Amino acid sequence: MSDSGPVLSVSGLTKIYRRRGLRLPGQPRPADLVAVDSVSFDLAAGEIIGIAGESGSGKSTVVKCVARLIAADEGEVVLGGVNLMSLKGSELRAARKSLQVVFQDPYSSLNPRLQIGAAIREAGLAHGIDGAREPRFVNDLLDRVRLPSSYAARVPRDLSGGQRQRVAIARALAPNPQIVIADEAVSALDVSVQTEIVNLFLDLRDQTGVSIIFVSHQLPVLSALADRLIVMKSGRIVESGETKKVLRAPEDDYTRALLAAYPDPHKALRRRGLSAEGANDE
Ligand SMILES: Nc1ncnc2c1ncn2[C@@H]1O[C@H](COP(=O)(O)OP(=O)(O)OP(=O)(O)O)[C@@H](O)[C@H]1O
Repeated sequence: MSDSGPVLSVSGLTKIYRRRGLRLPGQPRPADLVAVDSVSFDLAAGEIIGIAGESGSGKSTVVKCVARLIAADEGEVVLGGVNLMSLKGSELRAARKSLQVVFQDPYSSLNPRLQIGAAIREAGLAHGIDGAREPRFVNDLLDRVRLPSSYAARVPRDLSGGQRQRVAIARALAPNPQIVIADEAVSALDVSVQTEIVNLFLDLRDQTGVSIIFVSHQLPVLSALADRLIVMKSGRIVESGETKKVLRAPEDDYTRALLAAYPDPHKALRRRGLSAEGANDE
C-alpha cells in the first residue's frame, strides 16, 4: 500500500431509487427506496476492499455509482483528484479507463460471435491503448489471466464459466486500470473455480499493484481476498476494518449474524485451498 493517499475516495454516496408507475386507487404511493445511504470509504493503491452484506443491502448499487454506471443522488467519488460525479462525455470516458468493472455473468458481457482475441483487443482499442492491435497485446493479457494464447481464436461458447471470467478480467485489465471493481465475480462459479479466480485476483494485485473493490455475499471469499472489509446493511455501512479483525471480533450484531452462516470462515477457506494471509494465520 502507498503512503501517498488514497487512489479512490468515496464520501457521502447516496442513491435513491424513485418508485414510479401508476398508483392504484386507494393505495398509498410506493415509497422511494434509499438503496445507498451516506456511504464513505477510501481505497489505497494495491489494496483490496471487500464489500459484504446480504442480498439487497446495496453492495451492487454502491459499485455501480462508483463506476458511474448509474448516477448517484449525492456524494463524491474522487479518483486522481477528480470528482467523477462532475464528469460528462469524453472526460467521463477517459476516467473510466482507470476504473474497470467485472460482473457476475461473463457470458452476457461477452459478444458470443466475437473471438476471444478480438474481444480483448476491442477493450484496449475502446480506450485508445497504444499497441492494442499488436498480437502481443492479446497474448500478454491472456498470459496474465493464465489462458493459453491459442484461446485467442476461440469464441465464448468454447470456454467454461471460469475461463470466460478470465477473459472478462483480461478485458478489464486491457486499459491498464488503477482500480478493478468485481461485482459478485465468482458467485456463479463452482467452488474450485472460485478458488482459482480468487488466487488470480491476488496475483494480479501483487504483480501490478492494481486496487480492487470486490463485492460478494460470500464471506469466505472475502476473507481470502480482502485486506479490508466493509459490511453493508440496508444501504449503510454497519462495520468496516481490517478483514481479519472484523471476522474474528465483529462489533456489529449484523456482522455476527452474517458470520453465523459460516461457523468458521477461515476453516472454510482452508478446505478451498486458499492460502491468503488471515486464512491460515490462526
Ligand atoms: N434499478 C433499480 N430500481 C429500483 N430498485 C432497485 C434497483 N436496483 C436495485 N434496487 C433495489 O435496491 C436495493 C439494493 O440493491 P442492490 O442490488 O444494490 O443490493 P445488493 O446488496 O447488491 O444485493 P444483490 O446481491 O441481491 O444484488 C434492493 O432493495 C434492490 O431491490
